[in-house]
Amino acid sequence: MRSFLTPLGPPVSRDRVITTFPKWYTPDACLQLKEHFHGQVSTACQLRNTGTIGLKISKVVVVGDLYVGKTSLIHRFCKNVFDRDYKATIGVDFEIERFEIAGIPYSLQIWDTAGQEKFKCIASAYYRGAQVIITAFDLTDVKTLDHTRQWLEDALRENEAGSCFIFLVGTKKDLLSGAACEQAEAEAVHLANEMQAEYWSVSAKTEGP
Ligand SMILES: Nc1nc2c(ncn2[C@@H]2O[C@H](COP(=O)(O)OP(=O)(O)OP(=O)(O)O)[C@@H](O)[C@H]2O)c(=O)[nH]1
Repeated sequence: MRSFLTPLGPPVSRDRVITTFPKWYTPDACLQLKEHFHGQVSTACQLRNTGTIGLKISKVVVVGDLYVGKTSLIHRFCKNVFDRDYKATIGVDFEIERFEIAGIPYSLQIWDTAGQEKFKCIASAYYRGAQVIITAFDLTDVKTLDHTRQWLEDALRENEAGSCFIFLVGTKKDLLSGAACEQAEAEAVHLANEMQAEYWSVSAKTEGP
């Protein structure tokens, strides 16, 4: 992952301080314990004095058809709010979400791109340098799933091969249940395997995945 240094801001909020990991993470998986982790940062973390060292930042771009719920997803994640009114994204927008992981300051720079065709050339100018690509589709609208192939291809074209983590995210899960939901998720999982993406079904309207 690429990173660059920026000054630290105010303390991160409590729910963004991650000190324990799910069981599949072992201490060995913590970057600051690895030899190639920058010596200055390791030392600063041991001293709990990261103020002058800076932050690790990863760029996330969220792409997908108009109206699938990209902005809603980001607003739920960053602000824990949901707005039922549709306001089209004009070009791009972004949020910074700050974390502390095992004592290391870390930020996600999340780029919300417009799904409308007329803004595509503006939005695509921001694909470059992404470490994470989230391709979103509406679980209730199968053609938006078909279009994720093209969105991903466009985003990958601007980035080095193999340099991005890829997620496929089905939105508006609250609007679907039973067999229809299972069918949509099965198709999505199939495509996610093809894309080598991790799949998630989510609702921005209800809290939690
Ligand atoms: N029921 C429900 N509605 C949702 C959900 N997510 C988004 N919506 C609604 O879907 C509409 C479109 O959501 P947006 O987040 O603006 O969609 P977008 O993909 O950012 O759209 P563009 O900016 O045009 O690309 C809005 O009216 C949202 O309220 C969800 O999880 N459940």
